[in-house]
Order: sequence, then structure tokens, then C-alpha cells
Amino acid sequence: MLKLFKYFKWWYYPLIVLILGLTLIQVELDLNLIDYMREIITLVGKANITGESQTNAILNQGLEMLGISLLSILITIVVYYISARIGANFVKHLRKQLYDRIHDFSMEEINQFQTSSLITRSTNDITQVQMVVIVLLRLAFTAPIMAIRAIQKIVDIDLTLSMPIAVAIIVIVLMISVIFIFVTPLFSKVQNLTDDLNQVTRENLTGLRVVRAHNAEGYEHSKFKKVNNELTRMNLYVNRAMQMMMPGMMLVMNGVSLAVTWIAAVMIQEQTLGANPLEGIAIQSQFSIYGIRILFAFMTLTMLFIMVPRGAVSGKRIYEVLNTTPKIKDPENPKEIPADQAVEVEFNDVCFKYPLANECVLEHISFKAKAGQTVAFIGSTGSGKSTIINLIPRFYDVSSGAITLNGVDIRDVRQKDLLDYIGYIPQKGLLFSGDIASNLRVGKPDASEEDMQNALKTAQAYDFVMEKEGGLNADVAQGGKNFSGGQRQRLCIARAIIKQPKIYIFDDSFSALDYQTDRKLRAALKEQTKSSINFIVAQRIGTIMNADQIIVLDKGKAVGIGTHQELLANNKVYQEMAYSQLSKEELENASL
Ligand SMILES: Nc1ncnc2c1ncn2[C@@H]1O[C@H](COP(=O)(O)OP(=O)(O)OP(=O)(O)O)[C@@H](O)[C@H]1O
Repeated sequence: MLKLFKYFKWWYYPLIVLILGLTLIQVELDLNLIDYMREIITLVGKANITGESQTNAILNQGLEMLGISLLSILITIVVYYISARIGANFVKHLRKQLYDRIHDFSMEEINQFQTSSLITRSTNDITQVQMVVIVLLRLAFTAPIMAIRAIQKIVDIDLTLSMPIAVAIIVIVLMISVIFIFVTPLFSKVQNLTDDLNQVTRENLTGLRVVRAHNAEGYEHSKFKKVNNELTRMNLYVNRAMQMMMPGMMLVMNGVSLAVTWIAAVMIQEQTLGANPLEGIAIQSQFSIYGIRILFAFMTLTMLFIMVPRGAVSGKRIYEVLNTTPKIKDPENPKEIPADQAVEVEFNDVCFKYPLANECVLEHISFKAKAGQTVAFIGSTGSGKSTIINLIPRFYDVSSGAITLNGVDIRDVRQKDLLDYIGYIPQKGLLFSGDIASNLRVGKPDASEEDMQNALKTAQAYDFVMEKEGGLNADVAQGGKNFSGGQRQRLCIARAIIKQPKIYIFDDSFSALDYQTDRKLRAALKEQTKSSINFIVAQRIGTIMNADQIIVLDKGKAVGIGTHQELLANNKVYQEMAYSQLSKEELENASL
């Protein structure tokens, strides 16, 4: 939590000093009110002031008390306002830092934290920290200052009467310590269980259709119930322990009042408290209120002792994210990608192992792709096709070997420069909520309407977009849920085309298209991508048989590289796949 203070802005500090100053004044004002009360009771008993002059004196004291109270209220309002402002601004800043950091994360860090936990950290944990910062600013100064000043005052007035208050303080400190020891470790459990709840809910909602189709509501329900019950149980346990504090505190407070009254009564009887019995009663009242103030200050400290560790757990979870340096980052001395030559990508003896995995999923892959070429990857599921193309935009870095772009290792260039070269079309057509135009402009923010229409035409998406109400301005729901799988894929392809990149990466991006649209799209793309490299991952031989180079993957190894005809003639793995999909005739007359 303390480490998060480095994200405090400079202008918070003068405001915090202001809060401290105002708190000092407010404590003195509040304690003065108690002295005024004693004064009023004493005035009632003064023999030399009677009648109207006594009433006036009491009224004057009362008016002064009113003035002090109003000033104290004003200070409270100012302190609350400043602390709310600092708290809100601090978490806004923190949220931004967190967002930027998560944005820089590579897949490795995302997998390390898990998306659900990153969401909890960016929402629930941030709220906890905000609450703690605000409460700390409001009360962390008031409570100890009030306790110290009030203790000083009662000790000055009478030591014997201070004794019950001293005992009460010891009891309260013991209570706080017990709660602190037992409850604090549970806070991190509560936050981790919130992560779990978030994950189950997320999975359940995103997979709602699968759950319904499999009639698996019961199974999912029991998963949710388990984590929900666990979180509820933990929250109840924590809250019960904390709620026990309240009656305990009330007991101590009432006990103090009783003890002070009793001791004061004995002292008044023995004429050792005040000049006369009325002054004795005035001192006793003053003491009781001081006692309550002191204990109230300790109660507030208790609350802080409970809230701060909870906030600290959240602060630690946020700091973990902020303190994680993305493994994939820009080099210190980035090289420029030579732009005066035709694009060329080379894999040089590339091996790759997923973080935390034991074995390599890609082994010794080498090939060269030149401008205008289509390089296709084919292989059984899990053979490493997606993995290989994910290395090009550096979603992961190679474990050994190198990938070069125009002769420069892609790890030696700025990520932005590299990504400017790439148009990536993912396996799952993912669209953002908004409209079609805003989705296309992700590829090129300043794209004109004509650019968009051309891209849609190439991607065979023009007709269905124009049929939609609003055309380019037609609504897109979250994730593109109001489009079919094939439509989403085509819109994603259009989003990449509009960027006119030098490298296209199609990760099984034609899988949801019917054969006719697939053919038309590839023909249009061929025209559009004459000077680019097309990397295509596909399951269908028909999609890739016209590629300039087909790389056949088997368990992470390139077991064949060549054209369709070459592989068909001499590669067993390719032959098996090809003959299982198309007839001999179709295969031998490969054409678009
Ligand atoms: N994030 C990951 N962490 C660990 N292993 C992974 C990860 N992603 C994929 N793998 C493993 O890497 C191997 C290759 O996966 P990849 O997704 O590249 O296969 P693929 O050929 O594209 O399969 P498909 O055609 O089914 O999409 C698989 O064995 C898979 O289990």
C-alpha cells in the first residue's frame, strides 16, 4: 500500500498539510466546547452572579459554543471535500496507470494474472484503495490528535478520575490487537475469492449459449454457488469479528461513564473534587465527555486498523500489476526497419516454448517469405500454426533463433514500427461495440468513406453492410454479437485491408466463410496484396493450395515446405490431409 504513495501527485501534499492544520484547530475547538460546558454548570452554582446577569452570562457562553460548533462543522466540510478530491483524483490516476500497464502486457503477463483478476484489480481493488485513502485523510489525523490532546487535558485536571479511562484504553488496544491478528490475513482471501467469483461469472456469461445448449445450467450453477457461498462465508466471518467490536466498545464506554460518575461521587462526598459539589458535578460531566471523546478516537483508530489492512491487500494487488515489467518491450536503442526495399520476413531456426510449459511447441522452423508471396501453414490441430504466426507481431518472443523483417531482428525494432507493417486477422472475428465505421477506423483512424467502401468490397462485406440499416453507421454490439461468424470475419478482414499493411496475417480467418465467398475473397485479396506478404493459417486445403509456399506442421516441426503440387507429390502428412478433404481431381487441378 505504501508503495502506491509514489503515485501521489505533488499538489496532494500541501492539501494534506492543510488538512493537518485544520484538524489541529478543529480538535482544539471541540475540546473547548467541553470546557465551556463545565463553565456553564459552574456559573449556575456561583453565588455572586444571579438573576438576569447569570442568564446573560450563560447565554453568552452558549452563543460562543454555537459559534465554535459552526466553525468546527465548516472545518469538517472543508476536510471532507479536500479528502474526497484527493481520493478521487488519486484513484483516477492509479486507474490510468493500471490501464496503461495492462495494455503494455504481453500474453505472458495476461496469462500470469488472468483476465478476471485484472478486472477485479482494476475495479474492486481500486475502490477499496479509494475508500482507505479518503478515510485516512479524514480520520488518521483527527483520531490520534484528539486522543492525545484529550488525555493531556484529563491528566491535567485530575489523575484519579483519569484512571478508568486509562484502563479502558488498555482494554480497547487489546481488543484491536486480537481483531488485527485474526482478521487481517482473511482480507487477502476475500479479494482472491472475489477474483474467483468474477472468473466464474465471466465464464458463465460469455459461454451462456454453450451452457444452455448442453443443459449444463445445474453444473454451472453449482460452480457459482460454491464460490459464492465461500465468499459469503468469508465475508460473514470477517464482518462478524468486526461487529463484535461495536458492543465491546459500547460496553467499555458505558463502563467508563459509570466508573467516572462513581469515583466522582465519592470524591464530591469527600469534598476532594472542585470547590463545591456543583463544580464537582461540572468536573465529572467534563470528564465523562472527555472519556467518550478519547474512546471514540480509539474506536475510530480501530476502524482504521481494520480498513487499512483491507486496503493494503488491495493496494498490494494493484502494485503487483504496476510493478510487473512486460517481458516484451521496446529495445533501448531501436533499429529502423529498412523501408526502401520490398518486404521480407525470415524465420531463422526458430524454437518456441510457452512460458511455464516444459516442452517446445515449435522446433527449428526456418523459411523466408518475400513480397507478393502467400505463405500458408497447415497441420493437424495443436500442431503450432497459430503459435507460429503469433510470433510475428511479437505476441510472444521466440525462445531461440530469430525472426527478421527486412533483415532486422523484430526484437530490435520499436513495437509500433513493427505493428505498422502488420494487418492481423484473428481466429475469432472480434469487433468492438460502436458502429461499422468506428470498427474499420481501428485499422486506419483517418480512413475516408471511400477507403472503407473499398476495403469492404475486397473483404466481400460491402453488400451485407449496405443492406444493414445505416450502412457504415450500423450498430455493432459488444464483440460483434449482432453479426454472423462469417460476417464478423469479413469485417475483421476489411479492418486489416484498410490499413494496407505490408504483412497480412490470417489466422484461420476464412474458416467461417462458405467456399464461394472464400474463393471470391482470396481472388480480390490477391489483387490488393500484390506487394505484401500473406501469412495464412487454414484447415482447408482449398484455401491454401495456391499459396507460393505451404509449410506443413506436425507437432511443432516443419515436416514439409513447398508448393501444393510439390507437397502432394512427396509429403506424406500433406497427402493424408489433402486426400481426406478433396478428390484427386480437385487436388491435381489446383486453381482459385
Ligand atoms: N497459452 C498457451 N500456453 C501453453 N500452451 C499453449 C498455449 N497456447 C497454445 N498452447 C499449446 O501449443 C500447441 C500449439 O497450439 P496452437 O494454437 O498453435 O495450435 P494450432 O495448430 O493453431 O491448433 P488449431 O488448428 O486447433 O487452432 C498446442 O499443443 C497447445 O496446447
